[in-house]
Amino acid sequence: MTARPVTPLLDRVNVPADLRNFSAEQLKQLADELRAETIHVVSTTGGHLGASLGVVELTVAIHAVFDTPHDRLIWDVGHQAYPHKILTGRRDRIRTLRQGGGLSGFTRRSESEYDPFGAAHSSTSISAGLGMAVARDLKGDDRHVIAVIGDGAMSAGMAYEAMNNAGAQKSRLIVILNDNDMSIAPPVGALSAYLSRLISSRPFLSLREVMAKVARRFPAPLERAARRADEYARGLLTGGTLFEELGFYYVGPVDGHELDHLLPILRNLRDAEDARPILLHAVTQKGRGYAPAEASADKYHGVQKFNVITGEQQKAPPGPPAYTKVFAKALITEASADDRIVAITAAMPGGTGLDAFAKAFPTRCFDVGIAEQHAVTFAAGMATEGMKPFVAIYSTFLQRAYDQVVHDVALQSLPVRFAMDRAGLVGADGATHAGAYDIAFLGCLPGMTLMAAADEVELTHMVATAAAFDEGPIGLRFPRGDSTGLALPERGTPLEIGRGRILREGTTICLLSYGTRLAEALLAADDFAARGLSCTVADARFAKPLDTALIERLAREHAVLITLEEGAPGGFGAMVLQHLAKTGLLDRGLRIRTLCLPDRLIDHDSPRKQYDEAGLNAPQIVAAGLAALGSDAQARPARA
Ligand SMILES: Cc1ncc(C[n+]2csc(CCOP(=O)(O)OP(=O)(O)O)c2C)c(N)n1
Ligand SMILES: CC(=O)[C@@H](O)[C@H](O)COP(=O)(O)O
Ligand SMILES: [Mg+2]
Repeated sequence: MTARPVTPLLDRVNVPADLRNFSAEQLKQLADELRAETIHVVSTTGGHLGASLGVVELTVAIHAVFDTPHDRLIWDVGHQAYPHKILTGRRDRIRTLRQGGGLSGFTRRSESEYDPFGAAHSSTSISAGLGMAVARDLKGDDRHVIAVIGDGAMSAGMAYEAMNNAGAQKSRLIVILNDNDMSIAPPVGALSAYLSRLISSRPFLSLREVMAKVARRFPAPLERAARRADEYARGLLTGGTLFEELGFYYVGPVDGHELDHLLPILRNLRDAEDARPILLHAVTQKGRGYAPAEASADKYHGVQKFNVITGEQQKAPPGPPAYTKVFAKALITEASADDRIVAITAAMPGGTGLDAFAKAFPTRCFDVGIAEQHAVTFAAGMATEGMKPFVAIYSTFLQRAYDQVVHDVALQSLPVRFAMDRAGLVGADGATHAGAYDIAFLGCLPGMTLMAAADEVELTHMVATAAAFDEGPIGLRFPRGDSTGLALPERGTPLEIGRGRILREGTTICLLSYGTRLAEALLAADDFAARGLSCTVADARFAKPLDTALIERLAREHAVLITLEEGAPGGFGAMVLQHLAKTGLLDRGLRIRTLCLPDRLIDHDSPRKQYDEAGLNAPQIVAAGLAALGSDAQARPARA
């Protein structure tokens, strides 16, 4: 591990008030120290490095100029907030970032008064900021509200809904567009091209120009009307920026790493009395100041622990492929056999494995930007024309497109395939990224077919099943992380819809698993066997339609039935319970336990520990089984 950087100025800053009397030169040095500290921290914890390095100067400038936490500072996504955390009373815990019991990798209201709005899903900052600004106006407060949003996050519909409202609301709000020309992957779409054109057509404003522009913007009241007419005329003649057309006052582009510019500009914007939203367009570089991250912004978006000198990231020992890779390979195999298969990602080509699909089928892969709602309805449109769209999406991000799933897909019974990655608990990203709810929120939709892969072979079969299935929407879910090391078939075989399978036949306890808890169920079954308790292990494969014949048989033939799933209450277990209640099978003394995620948030930690906390690892499954059997279990200890 490299030595901690020397940080004499940073050592004097516990909270932002401590830096507000620093000179401009000192603030520059502070930024350098903050950058070095951020690099060192993330080299020991892993996390979102590139975005944080890109906002070091912005972070220093904002805290120097504004009176945080009285003034509200909102970071969109919050993955770039590590320097902000270091400056806002959390430096002593910063090396616990993203680890069990440690700081969150995102902004979080419960963590600090300097985080007025929690985030992790993108493009919420302008809406939240506008809400705070309007509340301020209603209450007659005097605070400033500043929202910092990236160019990637700016591609989402929510950002436009917010600007549309803000432009009409006439509430004082400062939006800083942190434009580093990167999302996780290179940004896509017309907006990204527009921002590039905007930057190249307007070289950075010099400080003099910025100050003149800002001064022009906020003239004495009597001059205002004339000035507005003048601006309006200029806009008509030269074409205003998109942001001006939406009612924002646009300032920029400015160099987002130049404190000599940022400080006076922010002071002027702070002191402006005009009640209209302002957009400051700051051009930054992702990974700024750390050569390996500058050279490879996508690979340094999120990193493992790394060697600061070489930039080399810690590699996991060679092992089985990640589920994501297995999914991508299976989809490519299916797509080779059927040219109606297309794939869609909302700005996550690497995370969903669609980067590999795009290489194989460049014209059949669509990265729509951070636009989950559009991704789903876009897929629905394709399905109406006989294409076979796979929306490859993290379970957590599908939440944003729920009405599109309901209204545009399910109600029209369109065969859109939802490949939900990161199902279940995801580790260091914590509760905001947990794929906890999809079983419940999709399970209640009429006509939906739902599968969960128990391992990578099953995943391959489920991709084939979804490719072959044309009767309506179908979803398959699989977790983050490495698969189990099974040999994969060349190509998956479509499964019979709504049919589960039995892996072990027993007589007393039945473990009915949906998804990758199956491995823990098998371990638990070994434990039961060692206690002389005969245990059946079944893989439901489908939550919808349920394999009712199998479930009814298991209910009849066992004293205890335990369902297992990596999802929130209201999911698979609830569906099984409901079916058994309906058929009267609960009236016969069956002891049923539905083990699922608890009805509370599980914080960031290793997935193993998270599942321990959730009570979903083998020892807890055994404990649940023994407790259900009660005296019938005769408290038999496991044989060593
Ligand atoms: C709704 C939603 N979709 C996808 C993501 C995954 N994601 C996190 S950061 C990011 C890129 C954001 O790009 P930008 O806003 O430009 O910030 P940068 O990382 O470049 O600083 C994406 C796609 C997310 N957090 N939220
Ligand atoms: C901030 C964000 O939403 C993504 O960067 C996310 O952290 C990626 O998660 P994975 O590491 O599981 O791809
Ligand atoms: Mg960006």
